[in-house]
This record gives sequence, C-alpha cells and structure tokens, in this order.
Amino acid sequence: MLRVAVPNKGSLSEAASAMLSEAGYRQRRDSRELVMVDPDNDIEFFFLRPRDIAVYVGQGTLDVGITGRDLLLDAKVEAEELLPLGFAPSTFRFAGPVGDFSGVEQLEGKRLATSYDGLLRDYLAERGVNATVVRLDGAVESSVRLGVADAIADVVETGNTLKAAGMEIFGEPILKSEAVLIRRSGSGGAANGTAKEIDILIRRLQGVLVARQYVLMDYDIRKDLVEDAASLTPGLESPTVSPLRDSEWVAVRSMVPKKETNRIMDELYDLGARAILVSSIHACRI
Ligand SMILES: Nc1ncnc2c1ncn2[C@@H]1O[C@H](COP(=O)(O)OP(=O)(O)OP(=O)(O)O)[C@@H](O)[C@H]1O
Ligand SMILES: O=P(O)(O)OC[C@H]1O[C@H](OP(=O)(O)OP(=O)(O)O)[C@H](O)[C@@H]1O
Ligand SMILES: [Mg+2]
Repeated sequence: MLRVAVPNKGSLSEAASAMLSEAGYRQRRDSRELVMVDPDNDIEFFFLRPRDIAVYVGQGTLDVGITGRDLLLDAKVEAEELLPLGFAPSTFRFAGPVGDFSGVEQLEGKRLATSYDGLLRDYLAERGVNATVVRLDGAVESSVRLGVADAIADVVETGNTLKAAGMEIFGEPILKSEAVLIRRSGSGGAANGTAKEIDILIRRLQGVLVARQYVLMDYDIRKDLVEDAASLTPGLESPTVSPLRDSEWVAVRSMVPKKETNRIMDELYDLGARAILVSSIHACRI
C-alpha cells in the first residue's frame, strides 16, 4: 500500500486534498483525522504538518508527500521534487522598513528574521554575506518593529501583510515556490510495486493539471485554411480533423491552453473558422 503525506493545515492543505479528490482518491471528511485508508486505490494518506512532510519522506517512512518547494529546501533532507503541482504559489523574499534597504549587500552585519532559516543561510552563504539569522515561528513582519531584527526574509504571496507592516521588498527573489510532490532522493530504484504505484499517482495528478490548464476547442473551417488553423491550435500531438457533409469544410478538435482561449477564438474567427465551441476537460491521461 502506497503511503502518502498530505498537509493537514495551512495554505497547502485544502488545495492538496482537492487535487487528490479530483485525481480520484478518497479524502478525509473531518479535518481532525490523521490517517485515512483508500482501499479502492490501495493507498494510505497521512495528514501532517507541511514542514514535517519532507522529514518523513526523506527518512523513507512515507513514500511520497505534498509540500511546498520552499519547505522541502529549508528542511535539508534527502528528498527530491517529482512534480510541481501548480497551486500555493509564493515567493521567498527579503523585506525591510520602507526606504531602509535597496540590495542584499547592505545586509552585511545585520539581523535577519525568518521562519526559513535553512533556505536563508544557504542564500547568504552563496553570496558571502555575513548576517545574523533570527529564527522565528511566524508573524515575522513584526520582528523589525519589535527590535529583534533589522530586516526579514519571508513568504510573499499578495504582499498585503508586508504593506500593512510598513515594509517593502528588496533584492532579487530568493526562491519561487509552489506545492510539489516529493519522494526520497535516489528512490528511483524503489521496490517495484511502490515505483508502479507512484507512477500511477503522478499520472493521475498530471491528468488533473492538464484538465485544469487546458480546454477542448472545436470549430469548422474551410479545407484550404486548415493548415493555418492548425498552427493556431497545434494541440498536444496534433489536432483531429474530421470530414463534414459539405466537402469544402472540415471540423477540427484540439486542446488549447485555458488562458489563451479567447485570443485563439478571435484569431480563428478572423481566419474564417465558424461554430467555435469550447468545453472543459473533466479528466485525462496524457
Ligand atoms: N500567503 C501564504 N502564506 C504562507 N504560506 C504560503 C502562502 N501562499 C503560499 N504559501 C506556501 O504554503 C507553504 C506554507 O504552508 P504552511 O502551512 O506551513 O504555512 P501557513 O499557511 O503559513 O500555515 P501556518 O502559518 O498556520 O503554519 C509554503 O510552501 C508557502 O510557500
Ligand atoms: O503576501 P501575503 O499574501 O500577505 O502573504 C504572506 C504572509 O502570509 C503568511 O503568514 P501567515 O498568515 O501564515 O502567518 P504566520 O506568519 O504566522 O505564518 C506569510 O508568513 C506572510 O506573512
Ligand atoms: Mg504561516
């Protein structure tokens, strides 16, 4: 039975369970449940703190897990990313009181508060900056006002928390993060059964990602324009072209990135396509 770690609380929890449900796995109904078996899929879910998930997976206690890329790298464990999952995007950045800092080099000798000290120490060491790292559990934005630090390194999503604390970001982003599926490093040679189960999980999650990112587009076009139309909607492999009763025309079906739906419809219409229909993809295997 495959053992999978899922975030039990915080920014990743709901979206992770939603994605697993969409991929056809049973998820817990009560947020206090710590373990849940999905017998139909021969898989067991363990609901854990996202920060700890890398530790369990790194130790090999659990086969795979969902956590943040930033949390994975901060934990410094023997675990690696298998698949980015496209939710919980964030950036790990420096911030300080408005006007105080403009670059990382100004951090020499300063005190920096963060909840991600592993990530921050690596970054400072790579750039040869000597600063004191103050490890805090959360509400890091308050540390400067309260005199514990001169600047911070923290997760920024909308930037609203920083703004409310009278701070601004400076320097290049330290890390761009999102939720990721992880496994123990070098477990490519895992027991055959487990490797196969992990492959199925990955394929199912990829199916959800594609269903979320693509739509299905159908349209009719005159036969002589089909090559131009196909270059607008190349699809993943190649568009399906079917004959119509009117032999001058064909019907085309293709997958299109959801974000580009309207631009592509406009361009197809200008080209001469008609009856352009868009439908969502419920599930798929690529
Ligand atoms: N606005 C956000 N605040 C915090 N983490 C976020 C945010 N958006 C995305 N994330 C990502 O979520 C993960 C952190 O999840 P975690 O549950 O530890 O934090 P949290 O939501 O701040 O929970 P808590 O503060 O209650 O522990 C990281 O990978 C982080 O990059
Ligand atoms: O850029 P924003 O959209 O404002 O989001 C980022 C903020 O959200 C998180 O805090 P959280 O609410 O988890 O509190 P915490 O600091 O106690 O973890 C994070 O640590 C930042 O403070
Ligand atoms: Mg937090």
